[in-house]
Amino acid sequence: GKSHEEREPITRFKQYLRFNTAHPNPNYTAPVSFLISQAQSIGLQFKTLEFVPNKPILLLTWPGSDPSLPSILLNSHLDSVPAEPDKWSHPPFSAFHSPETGQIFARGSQDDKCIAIQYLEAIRNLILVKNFKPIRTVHVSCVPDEEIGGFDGMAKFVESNEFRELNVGFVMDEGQASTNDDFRVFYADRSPWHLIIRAKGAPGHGSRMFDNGAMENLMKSVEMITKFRESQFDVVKAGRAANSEVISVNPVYLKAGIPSPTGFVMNMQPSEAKAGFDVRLPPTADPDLIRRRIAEEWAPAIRNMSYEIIEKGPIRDYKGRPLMTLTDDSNPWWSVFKQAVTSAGGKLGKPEILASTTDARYMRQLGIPALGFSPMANTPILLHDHNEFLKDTVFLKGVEVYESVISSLSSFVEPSG
Ligand SMILES: CSCC[C@H](NC(C)=O)C(=O)O
Ligand SMILES: [Zn+2]
Ligand SMILES: [Zn+2]
Repeated sequence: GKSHEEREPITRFKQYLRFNTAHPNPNYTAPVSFLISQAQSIGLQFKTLEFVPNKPILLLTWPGSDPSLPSILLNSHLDSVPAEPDKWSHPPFSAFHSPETGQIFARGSQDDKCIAIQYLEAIRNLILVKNFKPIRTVHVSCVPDEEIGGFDGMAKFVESNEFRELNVGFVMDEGQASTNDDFRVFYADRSPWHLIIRAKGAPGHGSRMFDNGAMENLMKSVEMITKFRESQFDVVKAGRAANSEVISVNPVYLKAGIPSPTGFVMNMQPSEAKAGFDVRLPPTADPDLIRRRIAEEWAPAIRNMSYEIIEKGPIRDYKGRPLMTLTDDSNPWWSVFKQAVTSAGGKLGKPEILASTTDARYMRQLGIPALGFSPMANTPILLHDHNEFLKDTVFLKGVEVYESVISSLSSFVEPSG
């Protein structure tokens, strides 16, 4: 009977979760076709853009009554990180739905296929049930490759004429689950750097004692970097800053030694050694200060060291300002967003900086305000983890929240004067 049938939004969410969009070979074709069929059933306009072959960007459009006003963009990414099926209790692309708990297990259920379908379900209800007419145009973008930095996805999109023509005034992008009643909201990402430091030094017999060996030089630097890392982490441990508000410098590889068939030659001190670090700068950090520290302390030429900093994305917007969206009354979009969440019965926690990155940084780079938000309250944070799941009731509540958010944002007209 009817009472045993699941809600259609849940069916569509599960259908979307079943596309294997995991790296390194994400299937983009099938989910894009699926989303287009969804858009058609609601009556949205659609087009795909391909700036890099086989990396489509899907753009859906719901025209507003005043197309001269800046539009709203609701973004999500199509791709997922890989999953190790052996370590999951259900296959990661099966979207197993527990009848007892309502949990829907799938890679992407939190990160971030939930929001793509929630945007569409909210728009569906606004159009088909509430007969709502937006004043501002609402766009929905589904982009490839966010999980590998977005370089062939959102980074290309924001540079295009097609993007400029959208005249985007405000962006919603992904956030993260909250373990309590409050929804989390993110106003900035940290900017990632890859830092590689190299040491050279005199080689010699493994038994000799001498100064300025490559290993000694590298290890001195590693010690200094470790001290800096601890000083930042101490601030976090003392409760004076969140993890994402300090500079993190984490060692990710060490490479040295003379290879031999059985491992490494043990009686040779190598003439070269290097180490790689994942560095993350919060928007308030001064990149020039940390550059100077690297040049003078972490990899000084006087200790036979050199370094390479690879900036993996922007750190300032086109006017040289830190990449962050204001979350106070000076930003009218913030007030409208906050009010809309409240009127849907939701509560926002204190706005946060995200420890990692999302594609929102590329839109903030253009000076467009962007908030990271995935309405998942009372949910364990399982992005990139085994057994990622979202509860059906949490998903459906999120649809309601977006109905409120999308209707408020799209009917917001700045007071003239
Ligand atoms: C180095 S470019 C950024 C890529 C990646 N994004 C995510 C979502 O994990 C990161 O934050 O490391
Ligand atoms: Zn994500
Ligand atoms: Zn992710």
